[in-house]
Amino acid sequence: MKITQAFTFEAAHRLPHVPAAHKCHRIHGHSYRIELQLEGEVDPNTGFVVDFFDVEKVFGPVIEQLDHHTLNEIPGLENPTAENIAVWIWEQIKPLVGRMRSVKVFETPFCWAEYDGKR
Ligand SMILES: Nc1nc2c(c(=O)[nH]1)N=C([C@H](O)[C@H](O)COP(=O)(O)OP(=O)(O)OP(=O)(O)O)CN2
Ligand SMILES: [Zn+2]
Repeated sequence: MKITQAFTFEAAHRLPHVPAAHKCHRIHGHSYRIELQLEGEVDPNTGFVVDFFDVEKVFGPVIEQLDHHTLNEIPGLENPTAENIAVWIWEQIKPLVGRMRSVKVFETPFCWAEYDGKR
């Protein structure tokens, strides 16, 4: 069984490795959406794969590090592409990794990166 929990945050960033003429070289903001997908057996007693509240307990402090921050200033996110944010989040949520299947990072409703632990 797979379950997915979504989170949102607002943040600024710039992409330092694109050409200076690329618009994303300049600082700008996104309303990011994160989707965490977990997989496992349904506990016959609780009816849960993982309690969404427990996911929130692990992921809440991670979102706090990102929300209303300039992502480039966060160690490990000096080049904050959607791809790199997805890997960074994966590495932050080690307590859930046994059940984690993928992290999706949406920069817009139409553009996202998905990481499943494999490059
Ligand atoms: N593979 C990737 N390509 C790009 C990334 C990325 O993370 N991975 N990021 C960007 C920029 O962050 C850019 O801000 C993305 O915004 P964009 O898709 O252009 O969204 P807009 O809302 O600005 O789109 P408009 O069409 O201009 O409204 C670029 N590429
Ligand atoms: Zn951007």
